[in-house]
Amino acid sequence: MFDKSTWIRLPRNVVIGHGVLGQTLDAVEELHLSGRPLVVSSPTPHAVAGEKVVDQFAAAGYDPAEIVIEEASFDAVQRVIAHAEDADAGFAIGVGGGKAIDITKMAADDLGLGFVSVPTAASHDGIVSGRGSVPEGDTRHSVAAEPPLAVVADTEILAEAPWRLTTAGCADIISNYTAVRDWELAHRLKNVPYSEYAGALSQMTAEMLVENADSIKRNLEESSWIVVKALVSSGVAMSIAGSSRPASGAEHLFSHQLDRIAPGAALHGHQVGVGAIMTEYLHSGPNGRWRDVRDALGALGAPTTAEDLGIDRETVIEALTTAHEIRDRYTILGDGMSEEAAIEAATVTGVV
Ligand SMILES: NC(=O)C1=CN([C@@H]2O[C@H](COP(=O)(O)OP(=O)(O)OC[C@H]3O[C@@H](n4cnc5c(N)ncnc54)[C@H](OP(=O)(O)O)[C@@H]3O)[C@@H](O)[C@H]2O)C=CC1
Ligand SMILES: O=C(CO)COP(=O)(O)O
Ligand SMILES: [Zn+2]
Repeated sequence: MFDKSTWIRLPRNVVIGHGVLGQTLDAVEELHLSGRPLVVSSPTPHAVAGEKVVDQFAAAGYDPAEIVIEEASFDAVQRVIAHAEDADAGFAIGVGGGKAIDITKMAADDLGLGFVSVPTAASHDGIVSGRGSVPEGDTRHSVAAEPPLAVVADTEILAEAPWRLTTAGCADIISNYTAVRDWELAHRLKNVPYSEYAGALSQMTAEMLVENADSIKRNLEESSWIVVKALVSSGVAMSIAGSSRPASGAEHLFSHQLDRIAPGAALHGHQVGVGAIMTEYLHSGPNGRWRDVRDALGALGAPTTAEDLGIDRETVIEALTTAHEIRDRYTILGDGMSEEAAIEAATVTGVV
């Protein structure tokens, strides 16, 4: 008997373009959500876009509630849940970078509320995904969460955000190359379920971004357009897979470990990019494609070395040798790298 089944949850409205923040109300009203909106953001996104979203809903007679969170943590999720309950919110709108969007989607999931994603930076591919990523103690959880019913990505806002946030988004996408390699490896070695569609979409997204690298330039709004479309596509790949596997392999384990041992050193996307140079080296050897990964990152202005990330050699080696411990996800790191091998990989690739 054929007994396979899958349930792919995708957004219904994806609105991308210049000035579309002003259409947030329309994008939401199309969804037939009811009740009071809760607008969740972090400090800068609140000033850049959150207040405008609140004003838009207030002008339409909605009486929006709002909350500003400072960090990505389970405590922040609980604060948003409590605030939503007190305010008797009917749906949640996450306005910000990865932090605000992840927290909102997890709180909305817990409360069974509809969730709308309004990115203020093209810095990460959680814009569309049905995953939330939160550190806790020595580990990091990638949990299934409410995917957005609608995404409103205003390229004018994204283009005005600091350029480093856009290069972080590019690097998060480029890391899909190694993430898919790790996923295929885990499938072959550990029988981890693999989706051809999700793998192909994730890889193609990275290829298209690299092919369009010449059009990705500072002060050019078209750059935000190209990058945010790739981020949406990568998020869709995660939704098809039902896990972050198409976009998160050993390079992400390296970055998550850096978040623990060198908190706040660099942006998520920049860390996974540098991680991808080294894990590509581990996959394909000294004459493999790690130079292509490095050159693609370099051409886009993303970090390619530990110095660019603002971390020292010892931190890189510690993160590499302990990254496999962060979660139960089989990758090219296997059951851990020796210190000698980590030094070799980081040195040959010029990361240290
Ligand atoms: N769920 C998923 O599938 C994924 C989740 N992630 C998660 O997302 C997070 C990384 O996302 P990232 O966006 O880098 O992190 P943040 O949300 O922390 O944003 C990075 C910085 O950019 C600032 N910022 C955001 N928008 C603007 C703007 N328009 N102008 C000026 N500054 C702005 C933020 O300000 P402020 O400090 O005021 O907030 C913050 O300082 C990580 O926690 C990562 O794990 C990443 C990829 C996928
Ligand atoms: O960052 C992500 C994909 O780019 C999410 O992956 P994680 O599941 O590793 O948090
Ligand atoms: Zn990522």
